[in-house]
Amino acid sequence: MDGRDWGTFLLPYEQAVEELKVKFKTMRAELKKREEYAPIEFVTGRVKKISSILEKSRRLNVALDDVETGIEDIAGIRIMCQFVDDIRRVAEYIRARKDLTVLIEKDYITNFKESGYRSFHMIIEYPVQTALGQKKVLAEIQIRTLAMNFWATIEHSLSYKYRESLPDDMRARLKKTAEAAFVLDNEMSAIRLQILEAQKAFEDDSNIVSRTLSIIQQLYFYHLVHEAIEAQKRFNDCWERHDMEGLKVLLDDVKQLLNNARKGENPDEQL
Ligand SMILES: Nc1nc2c(ncn2[C@@H]2O[C@H](COP(=O)(O)OP(=O)(O)OP(=O)(O)O)[C@@H](O)[C@H]2O)c(=O)[nH]1
Ligand SMILES: Nc1ncnc2c1ncn2[C@@H]1O[C@H](COP(=O)(O)OP(=O)(O)OP(=O)(O)O)[C@@H](O)[C@H]1O
Repeated sequence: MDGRDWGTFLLPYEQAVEELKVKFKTMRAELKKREEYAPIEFVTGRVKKISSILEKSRRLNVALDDVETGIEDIAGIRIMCQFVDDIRRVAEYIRARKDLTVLIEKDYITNFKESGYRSFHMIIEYPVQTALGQKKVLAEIQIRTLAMNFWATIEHSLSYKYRESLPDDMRARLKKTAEAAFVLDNEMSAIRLQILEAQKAFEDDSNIVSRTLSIIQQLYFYHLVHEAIEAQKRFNDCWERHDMEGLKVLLDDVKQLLNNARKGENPDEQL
């Protein structure tokens, strides 16, 4: 092993992972606001452990001086999606970005691996601004569905435990579970519209609840104490009866009350 200072060597990779995680989480939040649906469910990232870099460099026959170019996943990001179609959309968004360059794409969804592994990979070049200037690092972005992730996580643990000696029957059973995950993804895609509608209805309902409660609070600031107490009673009543239609009417009523209270004070602040 060489005498390199691994802590310093890994610094730009750590920075790249932190920045990319923030960027993809922000992309999720932005798309959710703009389009009400984000193709990204959640994002994780990690810097490869030194032991894993050493093991991979030996396996791939990469000299330690060449790990920066010879090992593409020292910085790794993983983006989880609900549906297979979302993966293509996320890949499109990544290709369009100006803050990174996509070098290689590996489509293990169309061409899944012998193990049963499915995911879409992108190897990117990402410029990190360090105290010593700009440094471009390679990073791997794995994009997969929740089902693909579930399978790969379990399979990774088993492969790590058994290494080359994973018993044949276990290997065969894992392949079968990969097929089950594939069927699950297809089934979910088939009822995608219904799932999205249900998720939207849930979000709409929770927005109505939070907006109503927030406006009731604001009524107190305008000394509409009696109205606020009445509205709270109506809220409790609707909530007990799971009456979303009643809550929508209540929201309109409290908005009206607040608008009236604000009238004259600041006409721009009408709800
Ligand atoms: N769980 C699981 N993960 C896999 C499998 N194949 C690839 N991966 C993941 O995908 C990454 C990149 O795989 P490849 O595209 O094959 O890259 P590679 O550098 O040519 O080969 P690896 O030695 O597998 O890293 C791996 O580091 C794993 O995180 C698999 O069969 N099972
Ligand atoms: N791109 C990635 N983004 C987020 N997590 C990852 C990524 N790649 C691997 N991981 C996770 O990091 C942990 C350590 O994996 P490690 O880097 O040692 O192996 P690997 O990438 O799966 O395989 P290999 O050594 O063959 O590249 C595992 O939990 C793995 O699932």
